[in-house]
Amino acid sequence: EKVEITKEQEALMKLIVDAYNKHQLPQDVTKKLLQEQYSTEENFILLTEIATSQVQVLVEFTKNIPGFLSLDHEDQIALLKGSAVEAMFLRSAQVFSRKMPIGHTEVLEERIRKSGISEEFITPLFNFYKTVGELHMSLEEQALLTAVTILTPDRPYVKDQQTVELLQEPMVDLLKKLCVLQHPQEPQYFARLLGRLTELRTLNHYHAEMLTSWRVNDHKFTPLLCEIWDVQ
Ligand SMILES: CC(C)c1onc(-c2c(Cl)cccc2Cl)c1COc1ccc2cc(-c3cccc(C(=O)O)c3)sc2c1
Repeated sequence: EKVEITKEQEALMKLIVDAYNKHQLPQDVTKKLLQEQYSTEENFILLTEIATSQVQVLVEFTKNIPGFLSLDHEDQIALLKGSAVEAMFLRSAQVFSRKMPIGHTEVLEERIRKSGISEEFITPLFNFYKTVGELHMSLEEQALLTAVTILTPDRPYVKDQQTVELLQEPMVDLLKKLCVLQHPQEPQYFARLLGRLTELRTLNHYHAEMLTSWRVNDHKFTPLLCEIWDVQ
C-alpha cells in the first residue's frame, strides 16, 4: 500500500531538520582541521576542541527535539551522556560520506589516525565510517537518526524509559517512512540504517577503551568532555 507522510509527521520532520541545520560546528573550528600542525599532540588537541564544540551543538539540537525539555531533568542528562559518543560518531561519519568542500575528509582521517588512538580501535572506527558513507544518507535521515539515537530509552540511569520510548517512536516511524520514500529501490535500507545503530553500541565500548588509553598517556580533556564522559 502507498506509504504517506502525514501532516503532523511533516511538521515533526521540519522541526528536526531545521534544528539539525541550525546547530552546526562553527566554521572557525572546522577550518582548523586544515591549518594546525600534524603532530600527534596537535591532532589530539584539535579533535578535543572539535568534540567539545560538537557536544555544545548536540545539546542545542537535543533541546529542539519535541518533548525532550518536558522529560525529567535527570533523564535529560542521562540521555545526553548516554548518546553523546554515538551522536558524534554519526556526525563525524557524515564528513566522510559527503565530499567535504575543501578536502576535510582526508585531513580528518589523517588527524584521527594520528591522535594516539591504537590500531585496534582505528579499524572498527573507519569501518563504521565506510559503511555509513555507503548509505549516502539524506540530511533528513541524518537528522532523524541522530534524534532516534539521543532518544534511546535503555541508556544507563534513565528512570522513565516509558516516556522516552513515547518520544522516540514517532521519530522511528517517520524515519521508516522516509527510507521507503527516499530509497524505493532498496526495501532493506531502513534495516541497514538500524544496523548502524547496533554498530554504534559496539563503538561505545571501543571509545571507552580509547579514553582510558589517552588518559594513561596523560592526555587532558576539557571540563565539558570530562563531565559528559565521566572522566577525571
Ligand atoms: C576528545 C577527542 C580527542 C575525541 O575523543 N573521541 C573522539 C571521537 C572520535 Cl576520534 C571519533 C568518533 C567519535 C568521537 Cl567522540 C574525539 C573526536 O570527536 C569528534 C567528534 C565530532 C566531530 C565532528 C567533526 C567534524 C569535522 C569536520 C566537519 C564537521 C561538520 O559537521 O561539518 C564535523 S570531527 C569530530 C571529532
